[in-house]
Amino acid sequence: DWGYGADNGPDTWHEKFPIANGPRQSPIDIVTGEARYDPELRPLTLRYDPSVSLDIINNGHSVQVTFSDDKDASTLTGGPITGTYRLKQFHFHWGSSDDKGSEHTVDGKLYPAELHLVHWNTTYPNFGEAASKSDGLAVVGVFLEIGAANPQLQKVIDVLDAIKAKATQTSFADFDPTTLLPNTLDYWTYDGSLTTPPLLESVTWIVCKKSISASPAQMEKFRSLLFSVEGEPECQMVDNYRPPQPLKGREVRSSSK
Ligand SMILES: NS(=O)(=O)c1ccc(O)c(NC(=O)NCCCCO)c1
Ligand SMILES: [Zn+2]
Repeated sequence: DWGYGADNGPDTWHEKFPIANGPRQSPIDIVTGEARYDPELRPLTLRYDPSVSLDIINNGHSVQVTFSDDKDASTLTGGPITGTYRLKQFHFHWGSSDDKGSEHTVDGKLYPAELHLVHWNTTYPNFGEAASKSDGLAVVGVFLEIGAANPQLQKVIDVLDAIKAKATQTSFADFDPTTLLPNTLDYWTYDGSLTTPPLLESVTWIVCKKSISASPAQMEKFRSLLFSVEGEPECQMVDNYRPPQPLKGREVRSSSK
């Protein structure tokens, strides 16, 4: 199965998922000087209802908080998208040290981690159907920077001991992902893909310009998770990020000057 190791990592994914070399792959390096300010881009509207947060899972690739998405309870509207997209899950990517870990980079700068809030277009019946459409998904990316401990992030970190190994999960109710967003929602946007197999080219990426903080100790807690299942030799869950992919002529737009 695919992963982030030498034998199953990003450089091998094209063998089973040839779209890995497609025209709109993610992540990318965001060259800020080449992003075009588009005055027609609207502000992001994120309306999240904490009562629909369900559980938190170690799926062997990341730690993921899932939401009940059978109603328009937690939605993304505005920004570069038309219509209403429903929040399905959020997860993180991080490094083995603070000098790497994000998937998107900004003028070549890597951040220690990146949060992805995954939404699907409600013109389609469900996430799976939406994931195969060119306008099916919208993912909001937020960079984590090393700084003060983040009390909201701590709520996620406090349960990581319960989901140390792959394929473990625990309930995670009443969590409001709004608390993980930066206080200003200026963003860059471009057409891209899932950053893990099946690498489907169905994502409108919305990458926030402002980051949120995480302390060194909080980052170490993410690094205590495992790619491996209980009872197997322990394999630390670190460096679960795909490096930037070729832009192939795509435009990156900016919501602010
Ligand atoms: N990183 S991303 O672009 O925001 C992203 C958003 C939503 C996704 O569904 C995936 N990929 C995915 O689910 N792959 C199937 C097996 C994973 C283990 O469950 C990646
Ligand atoms: Zn992701």
